[in-house]
Amino acid sequence: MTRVRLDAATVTVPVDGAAGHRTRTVLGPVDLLLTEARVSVIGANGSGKSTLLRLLNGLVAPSSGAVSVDGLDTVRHGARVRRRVAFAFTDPLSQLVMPTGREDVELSLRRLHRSRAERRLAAEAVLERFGLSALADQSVHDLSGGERQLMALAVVLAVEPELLVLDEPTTLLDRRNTLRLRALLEDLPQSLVVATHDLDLALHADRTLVVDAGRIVFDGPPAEAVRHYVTLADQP
Ligand SMILES: Nc1ncnc2c1ncn2[C@@H]1O[C@H](COP(=O)(O)OP(=O)(O)OP(=O)(O)O)[C@@H](O)[C@H]1O
Repeated sequence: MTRVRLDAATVTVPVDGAAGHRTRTVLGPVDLLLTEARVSVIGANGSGKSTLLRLLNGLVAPSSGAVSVDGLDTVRHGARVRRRVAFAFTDPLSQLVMPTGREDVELSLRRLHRSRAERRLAAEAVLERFGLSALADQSVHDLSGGERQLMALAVVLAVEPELLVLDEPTTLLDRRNTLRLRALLEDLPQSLVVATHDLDLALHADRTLVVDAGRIVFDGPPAEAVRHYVTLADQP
């Protein structure tokens, strides 16, 4: 399993319009060691979940402290970390860069398969696994939101990363596709970190982190974490 480590990792951002160089801490400091196969992250809007996730593959660099994946520092070894850690954005159009899903999946398979024929076969297998073959040659802009979200996940999963970081993967999915995605994630051999507002999905984990105002306020069994979050969220 992948070993993710955060040492006093803090993320600060500039405060807009402020005179001088004022900053706001949006996450941390966070100390964390993740070795479980399935980790879910829950918390209110703006609590810092995406920021935490983005630290894991170096999309965001810690302003202080350090983050490493299997001993590789996400800043110093960014490219190597990103080959291990795939990131799926909430907005699928941040992921889909080619005109069609098939081209996107083939593009992401370029490093794994040198030959075009192999790439085509591998892409078709991935698309079939997601039930997306029939939509693969349609413009990604003509897909429904949910279809696009599934397509973006297919693109990310195609390369079989060691750690998969998913930022709210079910926001656009209907119940059927949510259940399908959940089953698919359960069967994956890779380690998974998922931020979600879908508390059922959050329960399908070995460990759950609750983030509140940039801090991890609970870290433990999913059912307890969900209870903790619900209590927090219900407070006036
Ligand atoms: N680059 C940035 N510049 C300014 N503010 C930022 C930046 N990145 C994050 N923030 C702020 O940090 C806070 C945490 O954002 P983050 O996206 O991590 O929240 P979240 O828990 O994922 O929220 P949501 O559930 O709404 O997606 C927010 O207040 C956000 O506006």
